[in-house]
Amino acid sequence: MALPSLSRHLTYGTRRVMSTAVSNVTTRTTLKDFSFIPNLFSESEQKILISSSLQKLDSAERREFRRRRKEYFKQRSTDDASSSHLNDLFLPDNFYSFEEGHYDGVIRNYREMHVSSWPEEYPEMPSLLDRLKSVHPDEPTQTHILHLASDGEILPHIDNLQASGSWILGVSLGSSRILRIENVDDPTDVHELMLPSGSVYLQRDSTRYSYKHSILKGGTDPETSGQRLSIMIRNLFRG
Ligand SMILES: O=C(O)CCC(=O)C(=O)O
Ligand SMILES: [Fe+2]
Repeated sequence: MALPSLSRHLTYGTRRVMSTAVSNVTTRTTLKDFSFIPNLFSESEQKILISSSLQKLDSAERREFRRRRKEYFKQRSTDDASSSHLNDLFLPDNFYSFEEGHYDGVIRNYREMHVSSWPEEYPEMPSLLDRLKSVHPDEPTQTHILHLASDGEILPHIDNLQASGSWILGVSLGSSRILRIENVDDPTDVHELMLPSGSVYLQRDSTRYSYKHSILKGGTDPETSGQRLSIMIRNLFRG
């Protein structure tokens, strides 16, 4: 697998506009306690992950939104995941009830939920998720899905220390976004990584506790301007 050998360490002084642009961000990083696999899932596998995550989120929404989506699919007459482009699995933003702000103000324009079971319509899900076990330590986990609107973003933060354990795994799906990781004690120690659909990252120990992470707003090009889903898996807090 050929990977660009660039590695960027940006300083605050040279910080660019905070949004995702494909051309100038690496897909590789030298960050310690951090792993990145740019293509763990094939396109057909990504479609299954997206469809089943959307179904999960959709089922928790108000009937009004479910009815609107049904009408849309009828008109489009194609809700067949296997024949559509990845991004066609997402409806336009106004068909989802995205929330504007998180209680702690970190996430903008998103839907999210905790997941303990997946829809039976996608029997492949358990084996796809099993693949993640080769990336993270073998420990009990909790899973959560997060759907960002086209203009959604996640501001710099450290995940709540008591809500989960020492590592955080993220599967990125849909539109590409930049993950930005910045050392809380050294503003020159900043890493930016493009997260394409089907990629997986793991932040653990020093990166989980001593760096803030954020997901930048999308750009204007087709690769980065759409909606993004992430499946987040964390180990449990052990006190
Ligand atoms: O979507 C992501 O990759 C990161 C999500 C995140 O930072 C969070 O849920 O705390
Ligand atoms: Fe986070």
